Amino acid sequence: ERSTSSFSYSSYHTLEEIYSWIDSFVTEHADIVSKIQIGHSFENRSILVLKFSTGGSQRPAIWIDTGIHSREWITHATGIWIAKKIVSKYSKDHVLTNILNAMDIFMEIVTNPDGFAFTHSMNRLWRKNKSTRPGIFCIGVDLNRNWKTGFGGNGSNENPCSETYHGPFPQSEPEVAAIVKFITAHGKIKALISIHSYSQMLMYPYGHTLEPVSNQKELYHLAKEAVKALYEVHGVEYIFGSISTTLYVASGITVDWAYDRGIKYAFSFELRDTGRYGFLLPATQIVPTAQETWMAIRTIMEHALKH
Ligand SMILES: O=C(O)[C@H](Cc1ccccc1)CC(O)(O)C[N+](=O)[O-]
Ligand SMILES: [Zn+2]
Repeated sequence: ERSTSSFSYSSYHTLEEIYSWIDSFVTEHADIVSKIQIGHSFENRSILVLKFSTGGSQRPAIWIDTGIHSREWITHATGIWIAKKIVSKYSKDHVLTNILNAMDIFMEIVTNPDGFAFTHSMNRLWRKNKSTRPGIFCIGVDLNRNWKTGFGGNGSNENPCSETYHGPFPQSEPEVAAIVKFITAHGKIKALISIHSYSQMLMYPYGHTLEPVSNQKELYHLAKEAVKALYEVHGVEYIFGSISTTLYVASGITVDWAYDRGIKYAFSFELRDTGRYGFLLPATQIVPTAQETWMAIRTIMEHALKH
């Protein structure tokens, strides 16, 4: 449909509804948003990225991805709400206006389209992608274990039937390879934010080792500031720190690869809640979750703009 006015930002949606919304959204806000296809999934679905830009060419940029784990529906819904927030607040919110006058924002809302379709059709709690290989009798690779940095290390699994199966080799999965290709070709991504649920955490590299990153103090203080901005919206408390020390050791993850590519502001969110509903977070919490998450993301983007 041409207009997004009939789209409910406080409901969960199917893959088709989200892709249709993307087309309407880009049509409606063509002055600031465009759609880029960065590749195809294993089952041949388009992999789409929204580009928010107010001009210039090859500006430094921010990367945000949601839905890399398909069951984490609150993350796609939060991405959609934030996309709408960006177009409605540009030239009104001075921090956002400063960000968009100097940088572009890239947002990949359905990072695992095959898995997402499967959570609607067959298995609501599916996590991985849907790739298959000859002689392997379990489906899917964990797209948050398929990246090059630390690939195959502790906190990932070589068993194809495992929920944290890392795949046969780094970037073996088209959904990961497409992002690697895009970010590498762009070359000026200053911050990367990869959004998961649930646990209410804001984390930064490394996941594959307990070693601190070189700018650990800066990331700690930025995470603290972002979590404070989040808390001030609805009083929700997040914990923060490096992935390996705050949650667990995990190898071959998005943010470790981004950090080692020179993206010094690489973060992963674990959105609401802390386990009462888990992945089945009620739709009534979509807007409150998105509102508070936006304030944390805005804090991180502002820091990237200034440093
Ligand atoms: O194990 C994962 O990939 C995330 C935790 C995480 C998130 C970012 C980087 C490294 C690990 C947990 C989750 O969001 O997938 C929830 N879960 O375990 O299903
Ligand atoms: Zn996840």
